[in-house]
Amino acid sequence: MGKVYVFDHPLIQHKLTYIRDKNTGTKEFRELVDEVASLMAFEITRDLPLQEVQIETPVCPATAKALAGKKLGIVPILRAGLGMVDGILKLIPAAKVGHVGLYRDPETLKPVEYYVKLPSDVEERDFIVVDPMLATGGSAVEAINSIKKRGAVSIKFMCLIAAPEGVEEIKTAHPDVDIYIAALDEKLNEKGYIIPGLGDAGDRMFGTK
Ligand SMILES: O=P(O)(O)OC[C@H]1O[C@H](OP(=O)(O)OP(=O)(O)O)[C@H](O)[C@@H]1O
Ligand SMILES: O=c1cc[nH]c(=O)[nH]1
Ligand SMILES: [Mg+2]
Repeated sequence: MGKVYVFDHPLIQHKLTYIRDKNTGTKEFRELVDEVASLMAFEITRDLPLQEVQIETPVCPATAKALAGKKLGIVPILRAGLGMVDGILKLIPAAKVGHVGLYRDPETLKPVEYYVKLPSDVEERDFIVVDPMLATGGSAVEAINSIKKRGAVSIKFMCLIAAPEGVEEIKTAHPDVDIYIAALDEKLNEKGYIIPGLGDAGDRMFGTK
């Protein structure tokens, strides 16, 4: 069964409070999402393998540690997931970036796929699928289906805010996928919005409301 990690780091929680606040404008919202994505990437990459390398410091030869060159892929779910990509790339610049375009139909709340583009060596990469919001879980489950169908075998899912319903949906559909969350909220409302949540992440990020 996939594990669920909820990050309780004070910096993440502090920044998330300002992301949630309805008085936070588009520019600041984007900057804060970028910063939280970096902080989460720091935690999520904790298990990256290291190897020993030989270097010379100004004082003497030394054996030191370097990343063992694992192939990583970041897959934002468009649109809102895009806001998390740069923050992750700041820490792992060699990662490749795929895209899955999905929107949630406002009536049925079911995901509608409109775009998929992944790195060519899908089978060899460890993927992190990113989206600020995990609500009903329909979009995340569909995005993971989509990249598995194209050959991905190692997948993590990372979001800022999750509803318990969405977490259960991923655990049921994709028990092999670990889930990384900045905050686990209370519930969904009748329109499928996370309570207390932050509203519509895509609209707040791109100023489309
Ligand atoms: O868990 P779910 O119930 O599927 O809802 C979550 C999805 O809804 C939002 O996207 P939205 O459909 O608003 O698209 P956007 O990013 O283009 O705004 C959000 O960014 C997730 O992708
Ligand atoms: O609360 C929610 C639920 C789905 N999508 C969002 O952007 N926000
Ligand atoms: Mg949206």
